[in-house]
Amino acid sequence: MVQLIDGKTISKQIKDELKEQVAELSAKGVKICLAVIQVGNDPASSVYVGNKKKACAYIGIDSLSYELPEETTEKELLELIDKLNKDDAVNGILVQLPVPKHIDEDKIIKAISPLKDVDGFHPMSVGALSIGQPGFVSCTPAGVIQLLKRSGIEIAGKECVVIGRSNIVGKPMAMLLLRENGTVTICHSKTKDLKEVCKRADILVVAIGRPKMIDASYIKEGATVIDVGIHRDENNKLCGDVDFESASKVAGAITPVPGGVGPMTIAMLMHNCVDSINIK
Ligand SMILES: Nc1nc(=O)c2c([nH]1)NC[C@@H]1CN(c3ccc(C(=O)N[C@@H](CCC(=O)O)C(=O)O)cc3)C=[N+]21
Repeated sequence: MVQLIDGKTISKQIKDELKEQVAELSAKGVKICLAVIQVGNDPASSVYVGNKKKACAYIGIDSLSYELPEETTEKELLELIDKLNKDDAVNGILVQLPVPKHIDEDKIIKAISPLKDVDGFHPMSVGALSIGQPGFVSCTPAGVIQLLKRSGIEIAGKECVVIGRSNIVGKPMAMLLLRENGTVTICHSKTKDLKEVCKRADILVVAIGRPKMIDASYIKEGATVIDVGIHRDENNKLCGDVDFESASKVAGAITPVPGGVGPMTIAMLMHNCVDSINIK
């Protein structure tokens, strides 16, 4: 039988651990505050931002919420970030992505102080990760590592294949698996024989952004399959980049969507907020 990797339960565990840590800090007079900025009102973004604020409330982290109109200029957003960078009461700053097209996303990411970059998207955070120095780690890949560790799946020495090379998932994912001593291959749209490469994997992390693309034919018997994708299918049901029905027939362990990687992203954001008091 395939092992279901339960992100909902594991994320709850992590949030409960953090809640205890926050209570201890609070008893010492240390408060943690996350500023969440959303520009425009994309409904999916509103759901995610709402979930982040709920997680803060559960753990005991203060959250400041900035809901800015779609027409907000890049300059105005940069000014708000600058103000929050300088505000000693704010530990973490998150600008929900995507931002409207008239705002340069890279500029925004760079404007957030690396000391408050709880998303781990700043070039300084990404660089620190790749050379093994302390810094914030991108939440989704960090969540995948926690899923593996807390499900008893060993990484060291394993063939790890990551499909997707985005700056916020694929690349940091590969760096983290490498840090855990996995043997790492990154695949992308130009990869030849994708299927053959995937079939070598003991651990296959799928972050392509295409609904149900990876079926059993890409998976080695007994492999661990982690699905980072999130989409709505033709029946408006949530699904991932992996065809779960098919893949779960050959995989040894697999994450569902929903209830897999998604909740872990939020748990690791909370982890980064708590960690922010150590990053200087
Ligand atoms: N600055 C920034 N940081 C982010 O971390 C960030 C972002 N922008 N923009 C959008 C993506 C997406 N993302 C998710 C978070 C939680 C779930 C999640 O909780 N998913 C649930 C289902 C939620 C639902 O019902 O739709 C699950 O998979 O079980 C999914 C996706 C964070 N992102």
